[in-house]
Amino acid sequence: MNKVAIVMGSTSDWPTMQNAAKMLREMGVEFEAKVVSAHRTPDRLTEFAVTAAEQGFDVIIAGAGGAAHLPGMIAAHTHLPVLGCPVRSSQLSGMDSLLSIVQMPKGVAVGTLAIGDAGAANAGLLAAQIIALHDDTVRQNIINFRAAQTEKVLASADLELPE
Ligand SMILES: Nc1c(C(=O)O)ncn1[C@@H]1O[C@H](COP(=O)(O)O)[C@@H](O)[C@H]1O
Repeated sequence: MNKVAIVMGSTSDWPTMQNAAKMLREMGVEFEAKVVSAHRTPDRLTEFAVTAAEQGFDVIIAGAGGAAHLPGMIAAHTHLPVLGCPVRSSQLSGMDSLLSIVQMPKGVAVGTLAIGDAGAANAGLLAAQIIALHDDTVRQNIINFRAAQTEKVLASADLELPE
């Protein structure tokens, strides 16, 4: 069974990162979620990232806020694809998180998603799309999800201006 790791710098990131977990569950992808911090638990980060492939993970979703070094440091230790989620910060609304994650040096890649809940949900979707390359059930779940989403938009009523 293919599985995805969701790691985040703090439990305070979980309300955002839950959106990735919910999307993976909807797509039928197994996942594990845990707190790993480059700053506060550097040894745990190294151990997790170095052993992630042998633990059976195929994709890593890493979310952090502020000085968000977590996704890049994980990518430095593994060949697995890393999807970075900038969590909205209290001081700079997540611009700091975004810029910390997105501007990786050439040769070490992090796929950066949008700030906040929608970005985290899309990280889950993108991870599922990677898994779907080799998993027919997940592929069909994604196709069904996208078709239902399109149907819902097409079925929405015309917009009226209130009196
Ligand atoms: N950016 C990082 C890292 C890291 O990059 O390793 N570790 C924790 N943090 C971030 O600090 C913020 C505040 O954390 P607290 O709420 O625990 O004070 C969180 O958004 C977390 O991701």
